[in-house]
Amino acid sequence: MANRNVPIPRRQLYIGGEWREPVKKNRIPIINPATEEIIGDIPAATAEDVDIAVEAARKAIARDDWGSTTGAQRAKYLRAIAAKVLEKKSVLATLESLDSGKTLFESAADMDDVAGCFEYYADLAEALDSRRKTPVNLNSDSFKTYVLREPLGVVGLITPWNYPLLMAIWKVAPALAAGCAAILKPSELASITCLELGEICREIGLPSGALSILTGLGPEAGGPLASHPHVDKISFTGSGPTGSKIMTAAAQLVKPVSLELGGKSPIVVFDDIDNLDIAAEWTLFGIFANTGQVCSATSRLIVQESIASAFLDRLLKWTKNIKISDPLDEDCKLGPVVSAGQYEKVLKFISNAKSEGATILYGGERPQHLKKGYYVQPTIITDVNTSMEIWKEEVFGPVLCVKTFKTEEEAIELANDTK
Ligand SMILES: NC(=O)c1ccc[n+]([C@@H]2O[C@H](COP(=O)([O-])OP(=O)(O)OC[C@H]3O[C@@H](n4cnc5c(N)ncnc54)[C@H](O)[C@@H]3O)[C@@H](O)[C@H]2O)c1
Ligand SMILES: NCCCC=O
Ligand code: NA
Repeated sequence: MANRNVPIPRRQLYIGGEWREPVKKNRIPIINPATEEIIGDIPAATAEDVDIAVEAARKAIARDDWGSTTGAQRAKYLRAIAAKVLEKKSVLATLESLDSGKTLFESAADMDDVAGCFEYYADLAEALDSRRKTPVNLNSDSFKTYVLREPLGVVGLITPWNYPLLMAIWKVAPALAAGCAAILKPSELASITCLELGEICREIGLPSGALSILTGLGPEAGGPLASHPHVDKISFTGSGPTGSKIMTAAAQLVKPVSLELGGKSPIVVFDDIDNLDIAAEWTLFGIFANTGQVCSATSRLIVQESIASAFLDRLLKWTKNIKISDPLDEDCKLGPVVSAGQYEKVLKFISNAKSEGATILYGGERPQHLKKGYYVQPTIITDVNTSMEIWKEEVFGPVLCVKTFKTEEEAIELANDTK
């Protein structure tokens, strides 16, 4: 049974190895999407704080205790962080669920993944040492030639709310393994566990400035990070429109960017399937896990015409049995979406689909038994055509749209019909 009373730590920005109040002293409320209640607040960084964090990061790479470390030395820090995450797993998972609405089961799995990711990059950091100076044979006695592998410098990491800590450490762990100094800007909708990562770094004695954590709003904290002249690279995960803004800001300085953006992925079910139940299970997992808030969610089901009716019957039977409840309930299978804004957005997609002539086969509304919280029923939409918004746009919620096909060629064409 989860402890619903886990206290929400009141943190400041984590800069240069210590907690630091934002220059403008502003804070942003933390909202629990299951109850709509304010459960705490996070510091709101602005350009002034970004400047301080960048300076701390530049100092870190110039200092021996970070800038001159070997991969093996950095691996020790990564492994210490992994161990702390596992030690605090239960509290971290609860905080993640309270903040984002993920089921406790999924949050706990995320924490295992977080620890595993730090271990994975610890291995790579150790392996880096022997590859650091790789000789290149030029068939010349006059020159000795090497490939030197060096950290890029200061990297800005801007991340989304759907896997708050996991998406952040997919960037933090490789950056630290490589010997960069990183500045993380998590999503303002779910930042608690990222701030707790700051506390873990403090506890294990990560050299100051190797990682700073700036919570805050996108344009106010993420914007100045993306356009900062002394940030050498930006790595971003989030929506396409924000990715485009970040790429534009970085382009002004010819700064490299990595962008991991949204999706509208297909799942294709052919009539030669052995076991319809297993296909149904994967289809539901693909769209309803994490309440559909997954970049790789299989939000378009493309099913062969001859089995469509039997397959939809199976999906319906199972969908009706999905337990929708507070994410901290032990057997909860579907929690709320992350925020009021996301809730409105998902319901609008559903009503637009209806207006465009699609059929809401199941769901489409707030579950009757839950009066509070940003809950949306698991929803299946049929009679969809390829010009409809619901076919083309990422909903990022528990909404599956369905089309049928006759031939394999047609299935492939439909599957690839996505930007
Ligand atoms: N490809 C992947 O691996 C992956 C993984 C998870 C989520 N996603 C995508 O993320 C999206 C959902 O996440 P989201 O709603 O948090 O995305 P978002 O684009 O709204 O926000 C992502 C981050 O960007 C920041 N941001 C917003 N405006 C900014 C600006 N002008 N300058 C700098 N930073 C800014 C936000 O504060 C947040 O930290 C979905 O589209 C989803 O598919 C992709
Ligand atoms: N399992 C993590 C998937 C990341 C995309 O949203
Ligand atoms: Na929240």
